[in-house]
Amino acid sequence: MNRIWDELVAYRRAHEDQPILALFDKGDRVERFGTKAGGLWLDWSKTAIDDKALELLLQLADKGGVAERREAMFAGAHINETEDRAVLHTALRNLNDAVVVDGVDVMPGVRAVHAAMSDFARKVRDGRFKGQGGAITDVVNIGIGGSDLGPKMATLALAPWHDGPRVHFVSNVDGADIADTLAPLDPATTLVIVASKTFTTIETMTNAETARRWMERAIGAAAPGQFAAVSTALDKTSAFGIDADRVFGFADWVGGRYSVWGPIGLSLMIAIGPDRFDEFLAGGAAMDAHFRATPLDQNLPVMLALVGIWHHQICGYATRAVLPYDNRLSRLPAYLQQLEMESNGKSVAMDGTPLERVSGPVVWGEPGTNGQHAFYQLIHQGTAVIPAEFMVAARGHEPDLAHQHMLLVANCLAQSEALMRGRDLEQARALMAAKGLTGAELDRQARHRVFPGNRPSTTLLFDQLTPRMLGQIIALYEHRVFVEGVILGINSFDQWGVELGKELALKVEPLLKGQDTGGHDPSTVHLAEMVWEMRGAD
Ligand SMILES: O=P(O)(O)OC[C@H]1O[C@H](O)[C@H](O)[C@@H](O)[C@@H]1O
Repeated sequence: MNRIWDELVAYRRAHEDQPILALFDKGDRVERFGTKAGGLWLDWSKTAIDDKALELLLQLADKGGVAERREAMFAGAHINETEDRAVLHTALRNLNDAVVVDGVDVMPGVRAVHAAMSDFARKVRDGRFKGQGGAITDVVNIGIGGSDLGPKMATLALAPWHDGPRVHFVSNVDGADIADTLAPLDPATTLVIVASKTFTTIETMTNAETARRWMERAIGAAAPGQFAAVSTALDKTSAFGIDADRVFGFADWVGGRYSVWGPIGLSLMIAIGPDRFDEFLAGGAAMDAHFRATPLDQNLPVMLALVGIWHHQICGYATRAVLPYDNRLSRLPAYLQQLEMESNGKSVAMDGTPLERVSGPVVWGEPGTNGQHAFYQLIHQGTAVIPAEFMVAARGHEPDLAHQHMLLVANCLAQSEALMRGRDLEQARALMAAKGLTGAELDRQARHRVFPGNRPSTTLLFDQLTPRMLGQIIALYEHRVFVEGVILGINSFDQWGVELGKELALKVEPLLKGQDTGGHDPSTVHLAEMVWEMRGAD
């Protein structure tokens, strides 16, 4: 492996000045440096990857054991070694095949929970399940991290199919979140879903208690009847007072950030209905089948991962912008931040030794075209190179507004072209001359209008954002993260780094009440004292 890494780095260094545009001189680049699967087309031709770089990247995937590890994951092996768990979110979206974990077929259990949540979702949607005030008008999902980002992102994305009750999401421990969410709602027609894999997360449990008090004030002892729970910790859900018939469980081999496909997706299922939810699952399953059976060089998640490795580990670009040209994918960057940064933001390899390469990049982004009028300036003319990941659907959902959709697509394609082409000094000078400038002023103004170009991007193009397509896209990104993790030798399925914040918050809380329990640095003690003073007597 080290030889391949070294060769890649040396090759990149030797070809750093090669313009991406020149790579198109070989006529068939567009076909060969693109990958398709299930109605998705990933164009990665606007990157500096050429034949030699591709050959070396594919060797990384091959020698890095991607194919073996992939099979181990699907087969239910304990590939999450630090938690000694299988990794089987894929089992939630392929309800037909048997999946054996530790000698037991887990699928009868998965199917039973899927049937129960579908049944419950139908009853909520058609009014057979009622609140004290009648049919449910509003659903509040209380969860955080993976128990929030997935269903929230997908509910927004699939708004054209949202024909169930209104769905709201509360995640932040900041009381403003739940206060603003509950304020306009009628507790007598609201269903609260407490979504937490562990059922111990402080934000979620605090908000759940707040919601329970809010509902009790309105409907008294009937309040628990309007709560449902989604968790792996069934003992804790019953201690909270939620009836077993409204508790939907899942196993520890579903990671939080991979959990939207199962009961954590209940709020989404209520919004769009079980049939559309099953189409979402079918999309994920189709991407699984592609990922599992397709040779590495034509494999969509593998190629997306290799482009990612090329940009971050080989070229050294620190961040990656995810730029969906789809307003309904506005929460996708946040969703991918958890998926990618919590999975591959690690410093040690699976065996505990320090990583030999940098781990995952910072992932960030906003939908286009909004970002164009904000941060694209830096992507075009800043000194840091930021690989951009564009995505866009050929068709929108508003037939009357097809002309707006065409404008959206045109902007997306234009941005990737402009990033690659840039504008050199001669062109900038010609522009200024056409405006009538001359001499030193022409020179000065022209320099500000130069775009370096040669900035890499990928474009993920698909027909339309349907439930099935969203399922394919999310599974594509999950497997991309997996492949990158395998090549880097990372365990992508634990998240020990999150634990520290949880522990420290508990230790700092007493400081805010004026009790110094010791062990804090002077800055933290001082800030806490100031909070204590500013709060006054309340
Ligand atoms: O679903 P929960 O157990 O409440 O966990 C919610 C989230 O919090 C944790 O801190 C983890 O970092 C996330 O991976 C998880 O999704």
